[in-house]
Amino acid sequence: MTAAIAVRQLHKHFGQVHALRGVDLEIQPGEFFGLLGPNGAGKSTLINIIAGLTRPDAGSAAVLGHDVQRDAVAARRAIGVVPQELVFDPFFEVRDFLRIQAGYYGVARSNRAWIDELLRALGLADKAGTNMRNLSGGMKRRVLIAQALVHKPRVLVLDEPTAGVDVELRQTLWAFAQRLHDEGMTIVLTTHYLEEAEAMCDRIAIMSHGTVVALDDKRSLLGRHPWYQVHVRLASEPDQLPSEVVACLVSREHGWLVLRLQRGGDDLSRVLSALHTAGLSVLEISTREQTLEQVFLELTAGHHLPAGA
Ligand SMILES: Nc1ncnc2c1ncn2[C@@H]1O[C@H](COP(=O)(O)OP(=O)(O)OP(=O)(O)O)[C@@H](O)[C@H]1O
Repeated sequence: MTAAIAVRQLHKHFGQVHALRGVDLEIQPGEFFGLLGPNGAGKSTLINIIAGLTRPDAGSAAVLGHDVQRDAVAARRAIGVVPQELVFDPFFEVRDFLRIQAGYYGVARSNRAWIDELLRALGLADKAGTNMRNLSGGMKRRVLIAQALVHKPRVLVLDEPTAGVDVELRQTLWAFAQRLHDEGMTIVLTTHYLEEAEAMCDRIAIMSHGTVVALDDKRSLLGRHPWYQVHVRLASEPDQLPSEVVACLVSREHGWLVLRLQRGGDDLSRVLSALHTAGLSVLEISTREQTLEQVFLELTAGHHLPAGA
């Protein structure tokens, strides 16, 4: 099967900055794929190369078998990219803007019904005759999503599509992305909102300092972590905790002890019997599976998430 996206040994420098250091990645048709990484990891550079907007220094990238440099027109037809930045031409009305975009791909006439469907699905129907410069930021973002889809690409890349957008647009976007995915479209999502990647993506790559540091399906990535958390509530606030408990204590939160225990070991029974021996009775106990955020932070240690993400 031809990969939706195949990237081999990509390198890219910007002056002294080695932004991509030999990236290899293969995304299969129909996947909902998450590309994560802290600021500056190289995600946008990788996407720009795949979209044919930036030339790599070395290596290759192909979309559905079309090399982005040697077979650029076919590669561009196969992919739609929703960029991070709100870049648009302010002089057109929304529907005309989308028709002109479709014209660049030579599909202006045949795609009129599809453009109307995009306007409806993205909540833009009543803005079709509005001039682009008079739209709110959220509405402009919707138009950029429609723009990426005017030529019905088989691969859609969403580069931080929900950064700074309101809840309504997020929901519209996720419902629409899910529908496109159900219809067979390959979707690549970059996001700083790890809960979004956890909810939407089947497979996830984590980038750090220009390389892919983890690439796995979501379940394996979450299960890979050897630790899990247990929250324990005691009947009374103790003066002193047994040393077995102190050894795995992460924090104390509103009367709960937060403990970090090793998966598959006997940590939990040792903690419980130490509490029992010390005469401390346990009122409640709950376990927390670890989140993608914890895996992410561990894999990109020293390279942090932006504030607020
Ligand atoms: N046009 C450019 N000129 C110079 N340096 C650049 C350029 N584009 C990217 N870089 C540098 O390359 C590195 C990777 O940047 P890139 O934008 O690909 O990261 P990112 O993972 O997309 O980050 P973010 O999450 O902030 O979007 C960074 O050090 C960045 O400063």
